[in-house]
Amino acid sequence: MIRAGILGATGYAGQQLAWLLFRHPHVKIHFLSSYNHTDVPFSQIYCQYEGFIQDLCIDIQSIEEHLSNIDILFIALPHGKAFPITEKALAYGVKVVDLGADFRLKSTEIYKAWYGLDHECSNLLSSAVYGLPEIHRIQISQAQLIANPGCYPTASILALAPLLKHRLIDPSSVIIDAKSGVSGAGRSANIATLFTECNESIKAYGVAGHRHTPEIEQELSLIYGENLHVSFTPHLVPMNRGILAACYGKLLHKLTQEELYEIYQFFYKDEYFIRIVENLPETRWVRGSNFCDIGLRVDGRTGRVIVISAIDNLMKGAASQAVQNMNLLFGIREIEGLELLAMIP
Ligand SMILES: NC(=O)C1=CN([C@@H]2O[C@H](COP(=O)(O)OP(=O)(O)OC[C@H]3O[C@@H](n4cnc5c(N)ncnc54)[C@H](OP(=O)(O)O)[C@@H]3O)[C@@H](O)[C@H]2O)C=CC1
Ligand SMILES: CC(=O)N[C@@H](CCC(=O)OP(=O)(O)O)C(=O)O
Repeated sequence: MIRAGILGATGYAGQQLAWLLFRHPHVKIHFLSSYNHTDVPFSQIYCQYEGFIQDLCIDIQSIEEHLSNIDILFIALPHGKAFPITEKALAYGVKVVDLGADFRLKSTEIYKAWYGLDHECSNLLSSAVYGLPEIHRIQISQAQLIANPGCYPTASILALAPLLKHRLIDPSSVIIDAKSGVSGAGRSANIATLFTECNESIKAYGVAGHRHTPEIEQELSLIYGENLHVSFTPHLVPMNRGILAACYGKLLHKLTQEELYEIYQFFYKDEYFIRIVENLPETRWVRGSNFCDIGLRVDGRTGRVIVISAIDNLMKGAASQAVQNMNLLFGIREIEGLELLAMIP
C-alpha cells in the first residue's frame, strides 16, 4: 500500500483529494492535517464523509514527525507555504505532489513578480516536474517532486496544445476567456465569494494580471518551442464547481473543422481522460470526474479557431489530477481510482 499524508486536507482541494485517496485501492491515508481545525474529526468538518473518514485532523506544525511513515505527501496549502516541508519530505525520501503554485514556475523572478513572494527553494525547481500527465508523462513517472497544475492552466493548455504543437495558429493571437465556479477560490472566508456577492452575477477578475498567465505561457511556450504571450481573462460564475475555457487563435492555414477534429483526435488518441467531443463541452458533463472535454469550431469568416474545454476545477484542476500523478509516480495504472467516478449532471 502507498502511505499518504495530506497537508491542508480541510480545504476544498484537500478534502476532495482525501475522498479520492480513501477510495483508492492502493492507498492508505496516514494523516490528514489542518491549520485551524486541529484534533477535530475530518467527518465533522465535511459531514458527507461521516462513517467513512473519521480521522482526527492533525496539526500542520506536527507533521514532520510523521514523514518517516509515509511514501507520498500531498500539499494543498496557500501559496508560499510549501517550501520548508517539501525540502524535509524529500530528504526523507518521500515523494511530494504540491497542489499549489510554489513549484510550477521555473523562474524565481517570475514567481516573485506574480506572487509577490521570494522563492525559498530555488534549488528544487530544476527537478520539479509540471504535473500535466498528457504533456509530461515520462518526466512525471521519474520525478520526486510534482508541481500539480493550476485549474485554469489545465483547461487552457490541454485545449491549445495540439494547435501550438503543430504550429497551426499565430502564437501572438491566443486569447483565453475562462469561467470558474466559486470553489476555485477556496474555502477561506472572503467577501468576494460570499453568496450575496457572487450569486446571480458574473464578473471578470485579474484582467491582464492573473497569476495563471505566466504558468500558461511557460507551458505553451515549451509546447510551441518559442516564447509566447497570451491574453487570459478569468471570470467568476455562480456555480460551485467547473471551469469552461474558450480559447481563440488565428489559423495560419485554411483548415476545416473536420480536419482540426482529426488532428485533435489523433493528438489525444491514447489519453483516457481527454474526450474530444462534437457537441461543445459543458461543465456539468465533467463534474466529479477527471475528464477534460474538448470541442472546437472554425469561424471561416474571421479565420479563427475557437476551442472550448471543460474540467472540474477540484478534480482534473486539482485533486484527481494529483491522483493521476501519484499513479504515475508509483508505476501503477494511470487511471486507478479515477475511472467510473460519479458524474453528476
Ligand atoms: N480550489 C481549487 O479549485 C484549486 C486549488 N488549488 C490549490 O490548492 C491549494 C489549496 O486550495 P484550496 O483547497 O482551494 O484552499 P482552501 O482555502 O480551501 O484550503 C486551504 C488549506 O490550507 C490551510 N491553511 C490556511 N491557511 C494556512 C496557513 N497560513 N498555513 C498553513 N495552512 C493553512 C487550511 O486549513 P484550515 O481549513 O484549518 O483553515 C486548508 O486546509 C492552493 O494552493 C490552491 O491554489 C489548485 C487548483 C484548484
Ligand atoms: C475562482 C478562483 O478564484 N480561482 C482561483 C484559481 C484556483 C487555482 O487553480 O489555483 P492555484 O493556482 O491557486 O492553485 C483564482 O483565480 O485565484
